[in-house]
Amino acid sequence: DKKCVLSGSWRNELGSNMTISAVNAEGGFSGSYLTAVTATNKRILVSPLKGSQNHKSQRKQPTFGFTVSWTFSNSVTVFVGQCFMDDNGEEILKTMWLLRQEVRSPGADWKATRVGTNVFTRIK
Ligand SMILES: O=C(CCCC[C@@H]1SC[C@@H]2NC(=O)N[C@@H]21)NCCc1cc([N+](=O)[O-])ccc1O
Repeated sequence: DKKCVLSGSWRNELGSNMTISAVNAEGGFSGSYLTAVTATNKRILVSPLKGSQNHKSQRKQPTFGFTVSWTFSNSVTVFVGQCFMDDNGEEILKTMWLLRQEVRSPGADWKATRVGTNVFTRIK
């Protein structure tokens, strides 16, 4: 039955949008991410993403990971998740993320990482 494919455009429950390129033979992909929210007072800009998924040919609902290197703030987010087909045959990406912000010293390292979840649905 139908496979869940990562390439294309996705939106999450925060209103962020991401576009993922074609997935290459090794499962590698790249794309861009436009977050709807930020923890800084900086102006939000499109940011690049790079990731990989389990070998695309073998998997119907592949697991994946990708990193967004934020162009407008000294921080990075890694997302991990899985691409599912939901009950009405729609694709959904269930993810968890870690957001690491730059801090000034090792003493501040304890407060530098946030964690959360995001669910993405395909933008038709
Ligand atoms: O905001 C960002 C980048 C955008 C993150 C968007 C997240 S990624 C997970 C979730 N999903 C999604 O779509 N959007 C959100 N970095 C700020 C980190 C930071 C905070 C502080 N501070 O709080 O003081 C100071 C300096 C800093 O660099």
